[in-house]
Amino acid sequence: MADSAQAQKLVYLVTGGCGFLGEHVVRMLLQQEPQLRELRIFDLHLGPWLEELKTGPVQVTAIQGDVTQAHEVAAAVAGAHVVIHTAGLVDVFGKTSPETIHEVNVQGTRNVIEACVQTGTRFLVYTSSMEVVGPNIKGQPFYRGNENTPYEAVHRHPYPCSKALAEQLVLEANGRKVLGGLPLVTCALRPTGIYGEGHQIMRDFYHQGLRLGGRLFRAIPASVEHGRVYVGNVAWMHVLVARELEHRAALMGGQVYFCYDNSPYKSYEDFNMEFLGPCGLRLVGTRPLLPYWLLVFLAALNVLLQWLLRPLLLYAPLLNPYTLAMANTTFTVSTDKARRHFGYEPPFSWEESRTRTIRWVQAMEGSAQ
Ligand SMILES: NC(=O)c1ccc[n+]([C@@H]2O[C@H](COP(=O)([O-])OP(=O)(O)OC[C@H]3O[C@@H](n4cnc5c(N)ncnc54)[C@H](O)[C@@H]3O)[C@@H](O)[C@H]2O)c1
Ligand SMILES: CC(C)CCC[C@@H](C)[C@H]1CC[C@H]2[C@@H]3[C@H](O)C=C4C[C@@H](O)CC[C@]4(C)[C@H]3CC[C@]12C
Repeated sequence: MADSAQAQKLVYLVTGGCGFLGEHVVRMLLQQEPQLRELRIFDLHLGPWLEELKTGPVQVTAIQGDVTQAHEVAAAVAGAHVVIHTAGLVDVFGKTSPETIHEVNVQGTRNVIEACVQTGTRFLVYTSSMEVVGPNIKGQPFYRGNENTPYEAVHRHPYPCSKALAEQLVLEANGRKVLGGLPLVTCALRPTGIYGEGHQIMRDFYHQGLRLGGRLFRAIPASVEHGRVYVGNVAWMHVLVARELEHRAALMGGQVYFCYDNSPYKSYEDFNMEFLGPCGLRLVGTRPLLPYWLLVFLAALNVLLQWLLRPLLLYAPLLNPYTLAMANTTFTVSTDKARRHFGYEPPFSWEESRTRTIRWVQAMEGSAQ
């Protein structure tokens, strides 16, 4: 982002820095951003692992805060050169209300933008999602598409709706004058389904498999391809974008980029088996064991049960109409826009991403015993 005269001069803020992706971004920044002087980590829940980071050469400042609280965000942003906004409520299982999802993902993002404008921060990188595009409510496939592929992006679920609105706010904010009169430069990264160390849904599938005696039962046809990307590569793309935004503001400002790497195109379940298989789980069936109409029925039943049980407990199974539609719709990206615009190459090969993820699942197994 700056020449060597500016070594160790920069202050970065990572919102959601204690989440699955956020932790990888934080660790990647500390390893790969030599110009970093201070790294602020802003999250609703701070992780104990932050303590170990505080002994290094970069000043690590942990800030417990809520993105929905404008004053807390403004205080954290003041004096930062770059904001990487990963904080968000990722909920497609009905754990939180649509209002809360909107409040965190949309109003939270608005607060981050306004804080940049008011305090003079010029560079904002937003973690969007492939779901801003699709799969859409019609279940139309998006096959190896890129950022310009036409697709009817129509959503009803609160999570993709909130990500789409927030992304729009970020892109529209590009060029706004911040305190001091210089323009804000923003861009949005759209990861597909992220996997890797710390991935909660992978953990859930693993434990479900253990409960079922080491088996998982195929629910989705193997022919449905689902886009996946390794968390380390997503983190690196964030670090690179943050670094390059100043030099390439005219090219990158207001742009969206899918996050991609060389992970293979596979169905959601077959992809998971790349990691769960070597950890002793087996996917039963070459075809879905239950007919699709029955899955649709069970998904609808889960919605009803969730509603009935809500006064007593939170029932939020993996299967619901939305997750079924997502898993059952081909959505894969094939693009080189990030390489062309800012020289992105995924630092982790598929083999390394796979090995790292398997080691993480195996360690989980060890800790469970
Ligand atoms: N996981 C994926 O497959 C995926 C794919 C595409 C995009 N994304 C996006 O990446 C970002 C990170 O997702 P993740 O998978 O790491 O989720 P995560 O839940 O692990 O991390 C989100 C972090 O945000 C924090 N947070 C939530 N509400 C907050 C609030 N009100 N104030 C401050 N912090 C708050 C959480 O505490 C958490 O640490 C999200 O914006 C998500 O939409 C995720
Ligand atoms: C038939 C069921 C048992 C299978 C359920 C799988 C389901 C839980 C999976 C399938 C696809 C997954 C989503 C996809 O990888 C992309 C994203 C985008 C991201 O922004 C948030 C996570 C999310 C929604 C994944 C959630 C889990 C899904 C729906």
